Amino acid sequence: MTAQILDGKATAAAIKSELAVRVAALKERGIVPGLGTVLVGDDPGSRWYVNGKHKDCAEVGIASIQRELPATASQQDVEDVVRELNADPACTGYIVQLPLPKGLDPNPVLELMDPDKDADGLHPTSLGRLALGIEGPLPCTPLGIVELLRRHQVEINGAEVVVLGRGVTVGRSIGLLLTRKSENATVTLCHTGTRDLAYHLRKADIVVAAAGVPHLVKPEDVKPGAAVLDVGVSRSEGKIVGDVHPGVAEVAAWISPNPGGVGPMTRAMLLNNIVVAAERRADG
Ligand SMILES: Nc1nc2c(c(=O)[nH]1)N[C@@H](CN(C=O)c1ccc(C(=O)N[C@@H](CCC(=O)O)C(=O)O)cc1)CN2
Repeated sequence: MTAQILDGKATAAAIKSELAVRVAALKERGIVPGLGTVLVGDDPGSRWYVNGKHKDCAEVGIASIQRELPATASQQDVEDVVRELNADPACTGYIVQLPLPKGLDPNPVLELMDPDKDADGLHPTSLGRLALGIEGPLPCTPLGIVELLRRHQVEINGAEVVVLGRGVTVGRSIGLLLTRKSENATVTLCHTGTRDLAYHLRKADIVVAAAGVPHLVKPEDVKPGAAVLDVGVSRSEGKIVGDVHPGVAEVAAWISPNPGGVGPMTRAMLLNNIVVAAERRADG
């Protein structure tokens, strides 16, 4: 039997409709939520993602603040824009699109952000809050994955989850999210130093593949009935190639398409973080 689809596109559309109602309610109280983005350089993928974020904002009624810098921008230039957005009252929250061009260090930039305006949940304070179980903005892709599973009634409680990849936007933080009492999963983080990847994959009820290695997850390594989320983005002849081999759809019970799975959920969760921040501020 072929796996059922974890439809990120449709789920994100439903979430956006829900958020539009909450944005309208905020506006009735005189509050217009605003998302800022900082795009440095001319990577076409990053530009596409940032444009998508502003298109989403327009759809739900969130105001857009766009800041762009050339690939030649210095660390100081980027940090100046961050200071400007920290001080801008129209900006409820903002993101710095990652990765930054070579030669720029993202960590001091993230650290300089006002944690109360961290729309991505990637500020050290936000990640620290997540580790400590204190409320705060959550990283968009991990949150999107949890929401995608929940909305398709895939059991997370007690599940063995195997995550591939230790990048900060997904791999590093998703374990913190999934091992909270409310999610209650057991998480194994695999990476390039993992000796026997197949051993770990074979016992996973849920696989989150975010390694950026085309077709790393093979059908023979997936437990029948597992839920497999493909977060990897590699490109070949202009097309996305995910981390999950297409044959996995014949073994898994659930699979997220790529494109159309986790990506749209990442975008929806960014809007969610902005709306939550605006509501929190409005309620004091
Ligand atoms: N500051 C951040 N930088 C990056 C993040 C992030 O969460 N915060 N995540 C990724 C990029 N990303 C959002 O920024 C992102 C990736 C993919 C998608 C998406 O909708 N993808 C489409 C396919 C698009 C295509 O054809 O290329 C899909 O999956 O359907 C949205 C956002 C790294 N940087």
